[in-house]
Amino acid sequence: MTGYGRDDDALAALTPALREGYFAGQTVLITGAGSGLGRGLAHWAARLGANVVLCGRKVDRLEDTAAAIGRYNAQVLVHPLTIRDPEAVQDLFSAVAARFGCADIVINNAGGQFPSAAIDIPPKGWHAVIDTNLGGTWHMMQEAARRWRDAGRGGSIVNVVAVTGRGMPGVAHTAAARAGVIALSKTVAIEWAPLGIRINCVAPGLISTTGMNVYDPRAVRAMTRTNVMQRFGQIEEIADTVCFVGGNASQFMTGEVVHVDGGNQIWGDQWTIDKPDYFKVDSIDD
Ligand SMILES: CCC/C=C/C(=O)SCCNC(=O)CCNC(=O)[C@H](O)C(C)(C)COP(=O)([O-])OP(=O)([O-])OC[C@H]1O[C@@H](n2cnc3c(N)ncnc32)[C@H](O)[C@@H]1OP(=O)([O-])[O-]
Ligand SMILES: NC(=O)C1=CN([C@@H]2O[C@H](COP(=O)(O)OP(=O)(O)OC[C@H]3O[C@@H](n4cnc5c(N)ncnc54)[C@H](OP(=O)(O)O)[C@@H]3O)[C@@H](O)[C@H]2O)C=CC1
Repeated sequence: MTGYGRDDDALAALTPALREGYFAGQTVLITGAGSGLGRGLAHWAARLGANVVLCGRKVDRLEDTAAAIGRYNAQVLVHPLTIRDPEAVQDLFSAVAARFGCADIVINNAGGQFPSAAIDIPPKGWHAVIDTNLGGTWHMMQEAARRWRDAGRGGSIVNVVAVTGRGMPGVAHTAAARAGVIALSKTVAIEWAPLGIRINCVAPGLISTTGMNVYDPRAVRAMTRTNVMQRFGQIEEIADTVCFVGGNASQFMTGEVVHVDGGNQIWGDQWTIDKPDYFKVDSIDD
């Protein structure tokens, strides 16, 4: 554990921007809920009145999140799975149906990558990142939509992606996967509109979470200088946006990508590995 991110007491001391009871009577499913943004989202959903479904691979971390949000008296279901397994995803939605009925809001937050020059990414690593971020998110989206269709009702999906518009040097696999999720979300926002299903994406810039531990500390320090606000974003800044976009406050919004990135999509480069000399301004000859 480093200084990145917020612990449960720090999250509990903050106040969501949305009104109390915003999610009352609704079930919010969050993947990657054992850590980082997902854990922050679990706090936010519980505080806003939702029944909360916590998913991820490591059950101990999910149980820990469940214990932490116990302070808000929410109804909580812990369900470990890998989103890469479509049958496990079907079982998840069956477990949710048995406990709460249909989920109302599905937040696809689980994901990740490792920093590597694109030219060096091994095939297994490429597949791991694509299968998790694109394939896993798709399994979740499709199963949610099928359940809503079969129940004759709509729902809302929020996909947590990344700022892909100007490329992501050092994480080409995730850039490809997240751009895929964005294109997929826009496509099914059209196809599934008749079913009453909304799909939106939230693209975080660099956010202080324990997920930052996979990056070289020098690269992480440099990351704080890659947006016009010259700082990391914080978990609560993403949680407020995801809850806004997932819930009824945004009911006329679909197929949207909301960037919460301190302006990184318009300014600042975002190397997750050492920036080659070629790109360093001070390497330009007079
Ligand atoms: C970018 C800026 C914005 C975003 C910030 C964030 O998202 S922050 C927060 C985001 N949070 C995170 O990013 C969470 C941390 N990331 C992860 O957990 C993984 O990157 C993951 C997403 C691939 C996990 O999928 P998994 O459990 O299925 O994977 P696995 O462990 O079984 O590995 C499969 C294969 O991948 C390869 N490979 C893996 N690591 C490295 C490496 N360091 N080096 C080189 N290669 C690596 C290797 O080929 C390995 O196979 P091997 O050689 O072992 O047989
Ligand atoms: N922090 C940042 O700056 C940014 C983050 N993001 C994205 O936001 C999301 C959350 O990131 P953050 O909280 O920072 O990082 P974390 O690493 O803390 O969170 C990733 C979560 O995904 C879960 N997960 C990974 N693989 C799977 C899988 N196959 N099935 C189910 N769950 C899985 C992990 O849990 P477990 O290991 O238990 O399965 C973990 O809880 C990620 O998708 C990340 O890439 C995007 C842009 C910037």
